[in-house]
Amino acid sequence: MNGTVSFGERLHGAFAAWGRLCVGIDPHASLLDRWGLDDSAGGVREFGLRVIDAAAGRAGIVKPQVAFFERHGAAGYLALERVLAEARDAGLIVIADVKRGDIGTSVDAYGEAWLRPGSSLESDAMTISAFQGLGSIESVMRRADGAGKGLFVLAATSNPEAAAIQRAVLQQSSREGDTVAGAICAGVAAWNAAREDATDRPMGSIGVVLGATVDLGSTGIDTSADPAVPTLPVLAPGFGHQGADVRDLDAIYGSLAAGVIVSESRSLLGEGPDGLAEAIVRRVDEIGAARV
Ligand SMILES: O=C(O)c1cc(=O)[nH]c(=O)n1[C@@H]1O[C@H](COP(=O)(O)O)[C@@H](O)[C@H]1O
Repeated sequence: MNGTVSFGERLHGAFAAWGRLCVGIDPHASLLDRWGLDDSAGGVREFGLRVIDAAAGRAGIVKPQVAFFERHGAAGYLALERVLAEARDAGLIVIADVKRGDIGTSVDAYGEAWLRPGSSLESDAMTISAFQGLGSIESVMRRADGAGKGLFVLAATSNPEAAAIQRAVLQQSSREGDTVAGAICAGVAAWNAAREDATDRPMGSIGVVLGATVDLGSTGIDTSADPAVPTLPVLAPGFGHQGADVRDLDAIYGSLAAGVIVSESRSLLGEGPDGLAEAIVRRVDEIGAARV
């Protein structure tokens, strides 16, 4: 690691300091309207900056949903660059929700865009798709480890349409018989475990996305198995607006609970600019109280 603090260590520190809430930055058109902002590049920038103001010092992690900025083309990207930089300057861990995936050489260029120190889009971690094979994202996993960055690999996503593909069973693989979701989780945990000093690390730097709305057992993910070493980070959308309740966190994630990041967007953002800070504090407390 050349002395670089790993993403997993930083995430672990953020959990200890701020709890495990991740505040989504999702400037939906309806929310912009409600916040009194234009649906324009200027509007999404202002929205993002206000969320950062409310989150800084109250939560440790934010997740800008890049799609809502991308709607405004190049100007939207400029707005996003400012939001990413301000969030990182405020000491927040920034997960760019980009969900990129492709053949290895192309996906590595995505990694360069979002994870290279000094890039105008530099973030602390990004969401990524391995549905072209875990091998297709290997160079980005290596890039993330080398730069103190993180990844969240889609495994069992919160949307109901995903179930058929993500529960499909692998053939012609060393993980033959595993589901797609199960193989991704196992592959990512194995990657973290194979890093140098892995057993001394509190948390891995490569994580998975497991929606809180999903019955994980039916996806082939064993939530009663011994916890991975190091702890597997789990980005967990689906709480709040999509229906899952943070009080059920341990019941949903079982032995994976230690790595869970509770990610909520509309349920918090819907409180409006004046109520957001208070809503964040309340949710951080609720999550803390829910954990055993
Ligand atoms: O990667 C994600 O964050 C993600 C994965 C997933 O399985 N489901 C999911 O909803 N998300 C994202 O999480 C956010 C959920 O927003 P709310 O439903 O408003 O809390 C959106 O930005 C989604 O794009």
